[in-house]
Amino acid sequence: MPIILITGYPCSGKTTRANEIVAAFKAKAPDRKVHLVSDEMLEIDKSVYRDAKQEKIARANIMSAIKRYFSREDIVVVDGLNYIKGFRYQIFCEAKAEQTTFAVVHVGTPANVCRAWNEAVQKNHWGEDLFDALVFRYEEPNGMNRWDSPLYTIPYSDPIISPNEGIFPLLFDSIIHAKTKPPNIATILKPAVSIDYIYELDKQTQDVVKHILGRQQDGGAGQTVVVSDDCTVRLPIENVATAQVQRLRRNFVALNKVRQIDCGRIKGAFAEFLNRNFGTA
Ligand SMILES: Nc1ncnc2c1ncn2[C@@H]1O[C@H](COP(=O)(O)OP(=O)(O)OP(=O)(O)O)[C@@H](O)[C@H]1O
Repeated sequence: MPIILITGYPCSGKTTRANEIVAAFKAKAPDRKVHLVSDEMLEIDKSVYRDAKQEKIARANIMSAIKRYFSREDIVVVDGLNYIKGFRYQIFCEAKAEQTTFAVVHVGTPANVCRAWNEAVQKNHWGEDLFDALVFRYEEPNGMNRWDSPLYTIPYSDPIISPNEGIFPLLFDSIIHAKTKPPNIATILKPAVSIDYIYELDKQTQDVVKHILGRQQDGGAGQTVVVSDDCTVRLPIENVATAQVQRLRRNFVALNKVRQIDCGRIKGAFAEFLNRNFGTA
């Protein structure tokens, strides 16, 4: 019973990502059953997180629900805050005991974005005080810990999880191909990768893409786009399709999520990557 543990701040998009992961598994491995375990399904009210005793009971209910799906083949996606290290460790131990695979997916949405999304939720949102308390209590996963590994972080600005692109093929491999660790160390997120870094990676590469697309729109094919001192992109003679530029950006982000580069070098490294892919290096 491979287990995928989703974790993130309140209202960070965990359920949205959990549903995308379930859909991607169904698309890629239609013969496997995928079960979703969530607070909502177990009718765990948000108010339980105000009371340590009630919260403990809720965690026990989540654990029982996971165990209900024990089978060698079925995949269980555990959608919840899962913010306590000890609880993640407990679930990891269950996976170990069952000799099955395990992975943690961290929905890496910064707290201020979660807060804004929470304020926009009409029904069943987190009370402001509880939201702040949970963000404060949140124990961020650390891929160096066995129980948080392999760890995949999904930035909030990532597109819908697709079965064959970005992080999902790596997650799929570590879950389905019974690899307790992905084959290549470069595919595992380093623990030091923070939400801030991923945010920067995303923002700066988006900025470069914006410049490229803007220049192409102005008939700039074949020209050089100078985004900043160290970021010079040489465009091919033919316009590059927007989808292609975005695909390259996603590949670059996926690659550099796992091997952190200096934030001041992101644009330069992205330009080099694009020039190589455009054949204009
Ligand atoms: N990538 C996104 N971009 C914009 N809004 C989003 C995104 N992901 C989620 N949201 C919005 O944030 C709200 C919460 O989403 P979701 O239920 O997936 O989060 P959650 O982390 O599971 O929440 P909770 O902590 O309440 O269980 C929803 O209104 C959803 O539309």
